[in-house]
Amino acid sequence: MVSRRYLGDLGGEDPQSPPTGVENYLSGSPPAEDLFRFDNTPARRDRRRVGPERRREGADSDAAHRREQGIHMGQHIQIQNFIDGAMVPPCNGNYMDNIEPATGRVYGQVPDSDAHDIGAAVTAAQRAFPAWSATPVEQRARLLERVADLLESRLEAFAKAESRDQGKPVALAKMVDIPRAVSNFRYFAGAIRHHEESATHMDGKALNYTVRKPVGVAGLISPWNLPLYLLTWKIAPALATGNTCVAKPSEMTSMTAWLLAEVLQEAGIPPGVCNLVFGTGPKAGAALVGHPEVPLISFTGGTETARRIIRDSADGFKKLSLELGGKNAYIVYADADLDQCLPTTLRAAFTNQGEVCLCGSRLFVERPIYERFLERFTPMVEAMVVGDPTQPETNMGALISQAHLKKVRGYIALAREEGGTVHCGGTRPDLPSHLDGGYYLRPTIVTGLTPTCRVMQEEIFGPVVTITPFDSEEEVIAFANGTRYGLSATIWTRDVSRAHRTAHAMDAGIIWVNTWMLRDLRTPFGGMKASGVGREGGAHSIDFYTESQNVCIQF
Ligand SMILES: NC(=O)C1=CN([C@@H]2O[C@H](COP(=O)(O)OP(=O)(O)OC[C@H]3O[C@@H](n4cnc5c(N)ncnc54)[C@H](O)[C@@H]3O)[C@@H](O)[C@H]2O)C=CC1
Ligand SMILES: O=C(O)/C=C/C=C(\O)C(=O)O
Repeated sequence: MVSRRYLGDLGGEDPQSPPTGVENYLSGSPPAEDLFRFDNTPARRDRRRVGPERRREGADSDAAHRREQGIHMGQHIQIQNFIDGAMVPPCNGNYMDNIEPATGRVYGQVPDSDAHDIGAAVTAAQRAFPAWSATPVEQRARLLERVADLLESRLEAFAKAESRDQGKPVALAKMVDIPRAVSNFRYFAGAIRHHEESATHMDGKALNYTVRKPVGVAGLISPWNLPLYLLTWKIAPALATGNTCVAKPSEMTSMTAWLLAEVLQEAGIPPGVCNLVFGTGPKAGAALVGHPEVPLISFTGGTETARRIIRDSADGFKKLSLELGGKNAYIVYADADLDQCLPTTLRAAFTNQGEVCLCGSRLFVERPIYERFLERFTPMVEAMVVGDPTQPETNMGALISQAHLKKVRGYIALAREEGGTVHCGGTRPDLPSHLDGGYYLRPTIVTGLTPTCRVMQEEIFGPVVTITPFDSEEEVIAFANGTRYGLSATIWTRDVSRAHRTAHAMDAGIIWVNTWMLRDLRTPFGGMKASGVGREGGAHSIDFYTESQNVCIQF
């Protein structure tokens, strides 16, 4: 979804104008409260596709639609790898169960691929590289736009599949995950068309010009929290810049990646350009990281996994982009506009069951308004509807897995041991019997902890926030920066000078002031300290997915 406000500023309403990359569906427009009302308002996007194209697509994609229907009708789905333009079983013939978080039931199988499948995919990507990297930019951009169009035309099916696979509300997937995947392809199609490099003149003696070359076969490893959203955040720039790729989605959420394979085929992306290998991190993921013909790895996931990837890729001198965890400070000064702040805080804390690396997990509220903030925030949190992800009124669905639920509950128990109070939540909601096996937890607020305790230092990645009072700007800056993480921070104040001062003092890659998760795909995205290495987004992605080469010509 592209903000009309920004479209107006940057190029008007012309449906042919390039995408701006400004994303605001998590940011208060539609109004913040709407995200938790989830009224399934259809996406208000311009559609750039023409009639005959749509009809041909309809005829071509019957099989895909039957498959998508199967997912929603409860059929058992066996996912296959997508290598060299074809769906193929894993070489070893092994599959893992695919579990639906909402019910805890097995609803399909995912390949348990290994180094042989990765090897086959890398070979296919290498073979496809010369032709794809030589494909004119305009043609690559059009193909990516076609992927975006096809994806958008299947918004409903993809949203349902994402929800079933991940546990998030269908409404959220429909409003956020799938539209963002569409934007990822549209944005990088536009970005590569408009990218230019400058030349420098050396005082009449020489001219330097720089060219950017694709790196080769890109290895792309994505997590389970925003499956298609983050996978396509890597695939789109990798392909736009002329690389071919082998992607390894999280073994816990492979479904929409597999559906994307069909879209890539239909869009006409040539065989071998984008390969998808499904399997676990230690087996398929590690084989991709260690493959000598994969010079670049883009990874989003846990900080400990990233440490492993750094070690495993060291011998190959690979280009690495690592987008990792966060323990994000969310600062509310006493002069904050609470009417604006509170609904946004609800989203910042609990969107996607709190399973977003950018979620504000440590709330710091200035002491004069601390009690008032809690009084107003607590009933909003308690009113959240937790349960069946398919229901439109659901605000929070199921956590990703039994193991993750156990981990999150472990932190709630630890909070009590560390002297905290579970102010609200912390329990399973009462739900109908068909959801008995699902991984649910009520949104939880913990108070009374000291900022150095484990619960306030370690990433929980679930619907648990701490709220802590503070007495001065200096104190809250020290609290905010006092973790090993440095991904994002949010600041609420009406004092512009204080907003700038606090933002400048934050050791974090992304700062929001009086908003949260307002995303502009042109901006650098990534973390400091243990939250990551490198930046992606806009020119930063183009930089990462290419090697720059300078040519100096003496006159
Ligand atoms: N974006 C983020 O910040 C995310 C953070 N996390 C954090 O990490 C914790 C652990 O979650 P996990 O699912 O275990 O995340 P993870 O980091 O293990 O998984 C992310 C991706 O890395 C792959 N992977 C795992 N080990 C690998 C290896 N040795 N080599 C190559 N690829 C590998 C996985 O298969 C998956 O595709 C979470 O509880 C959460 O705290 C998890 C997912 C996303
Ligand atoms: O690029 C974005 O808008 C969001 C990225 C979120 C993550 O990387 C995450 O939650 O892991």
